Order: sequence, then structure tokens, then C-alpha cells
Amino acid sequence: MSQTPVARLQDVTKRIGGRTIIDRVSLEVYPGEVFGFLGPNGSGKTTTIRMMVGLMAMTSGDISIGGHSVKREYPKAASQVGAIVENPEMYKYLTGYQNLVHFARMNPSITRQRIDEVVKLVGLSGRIHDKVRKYSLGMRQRLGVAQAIMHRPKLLILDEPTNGLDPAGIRELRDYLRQLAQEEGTSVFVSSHLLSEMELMCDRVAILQKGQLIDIRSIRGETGTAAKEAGEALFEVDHPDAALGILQGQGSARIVDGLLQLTADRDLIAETNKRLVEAGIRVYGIRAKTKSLEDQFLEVTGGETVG
Ligand SMILES: Nc1ncnc2c1ncn2[C@@H]1O[C@H](COP(=O)(O)OP(=O)(O)OP(=O)(O)O)[C@@H](O)[C@H]1O
Repeated sequence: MSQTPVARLQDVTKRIGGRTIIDRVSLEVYPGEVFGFLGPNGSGKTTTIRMMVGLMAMTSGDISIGGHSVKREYPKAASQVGAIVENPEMYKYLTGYQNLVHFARMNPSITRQRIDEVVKLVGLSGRIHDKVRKYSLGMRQRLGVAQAIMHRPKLLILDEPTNGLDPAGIRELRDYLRQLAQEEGTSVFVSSHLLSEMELMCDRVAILQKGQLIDIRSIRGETGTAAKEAGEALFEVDHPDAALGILQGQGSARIVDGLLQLTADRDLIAETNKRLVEAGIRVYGIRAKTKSLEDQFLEVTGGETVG
């Protein structure tokens, strides 16, 4: 994508007590996309998010939000983020609306009209004047999201928002996150340890394993099936070394057992083939070893059922 990213993580690393918890994680989140951060428990999702919102310092690397470095321009970066990292603090004896008015006081730019708008967006209009103590978990969470987006952040970060929600609650969450992305152009960064939920909610998913990012994938459609997209493509060519030279800059290209191997989706396979042929390389065969997101996630989790 050629758009300017809303969030950019560059080689983000966190070491605690000599242990590397997050290891050179790099990724970009684009305007209006719902980006999933998928990994088994303990893989480092929360730690990464804590660094993104400035709750924890990085050991090295950098994160920018809306073009502002979290390290060097924290107030500017923070103003572009809305997040629910731990359970949102809400006053249970107040109504949902009173809670929002209370939080809006801290930011004079938030008007009553804006409050009404976010209430509608998260689907709480009918119950916003009920006391929060009467709310279900899903409703409390929606109120938390309403609070987090009142100041029109470019990026909304949600850490494991589906925890404890029933399937209907998850579907609702998916619907209003999508709406948020579409109507307000807000990008959403959402973590989960459940692949099935990520497939329902996200445009792209990054898989984190033991603090390392092992893949970033697009998800096509909302049918619950992961696109069999990027994978290893093997090119059988007459001069592998020359072919590798031609593909300089195509990050993943390497030679394996005399074959030119690279990570590519269908378009990139076609494009690579064209480049090679045009450069005078003879291509005898192309094999694509695509792995579904599910295959890959099962490898990461060792086939264990997580949940
Ligand atoms: N302050 C800390 N000191 C030492 N180790 C930590 C600290 N914070 C996190 N860790 C370790 O870092 C690893 C990643 O933790 P993290 O909570 O980020 O994972 P997670 O993917 O969010 O998992 P979960 O879904 O279980 O919260 C874990 O092994 C955890 O024990």
C-alpha cells in the first residue's frame, strides 16, 4: 500500500531482565483498516500495545502514530490514539451518558453532538441513560469504545476486546468496528488469541509468536475463511544467482536447493516471473506453497486449542 500509515512500528524491541519479550517487531497500520494482532497467550501482544500507548518504554526501535514518534513527541502521538488496554474505568452508579459527559470534560473540543454521535456509532442509543451497573459486559465495552473515540483519534487500540463476549457480542463488536473504520476513517488495532475472531473482524492480521512477528496477511471477505494468499513461491530458473541479482530489493528472495525462493502472493508471483523473463532468465517452472492463515497459526500454537 502506498498510503501513509497511521501507525508504524519499526524494529520495536523490549528486553526485561535480560529476556527479549518483543524482538524487532515492524508493522504498519493504514487509514481505515481493522488490523488484527494475533498471538497465543504470552506471545507479547499486551507488551507491544503498552509500548504503543506509551505505558511502557521501548528498549530499542520506534513507534510513530499519525507521523509522531511515541518516544520524541509523546503528547502529539498520544492525542491521535484512543485505547482500551485494561478494563475501562467507568462509574457504575452513573449512566452511560453521564460517564461520557464526565470524560468529555477533560477535552473541551468534545461537544454534546459528538457524544451523541459516538453513542449511536457503538449502538448504545437505546440504553445510554441506564446506569452502567445494569450494563452487560458487551455494553460496558461499547461504552469504553465510545469514550476512547470521542476525541476522533486516528487509531483505536483494543487489547483482547472479545474476552468474555458471547458470539452475538463478538458480531456486534465486529459491526461497529467496521462502521468506525468506514464512517470515521479510524484505523483499529485489535489483539486476540483467537484466529476465528480475527478472521471475522480484520482486514489484515499479523501473527506474533514469542515476541517475533512471523507473518502479516490480508483477509479477504467476511466469510470466516482465511485467504490462501502469500506463501513460499519456488522458481526453477536457468541461472538462480543471476535471477537473485535481478530481484535485489525484493526482501525475501533467496536460493534454496538451487531454486529461487521468495514469499509472494499471486500478483507478486506473476510480477516476478515477468521481471525475470524480461531480464533474459529462462523460467522452467513455478510452484507456490501457500499456507492458510489457519495452518500457520496452528504451527505457532503447536496445534493446541487456545481459548
Ligand atoms: N513486566 C514484566 N516483567 C517480566 N516479564 C514480563 C513483563 N511483562 C510481560 N512479561 C512477559 O512477557 C511475555 C509477553 O507477555 P504479554 O502479556 O505481552 O503477552 P500477551 O501476548 O499479551 O499474552 P496474554 O494474552 O496472556 O496477555 C510473557 O512471557 C510475560 O511473562
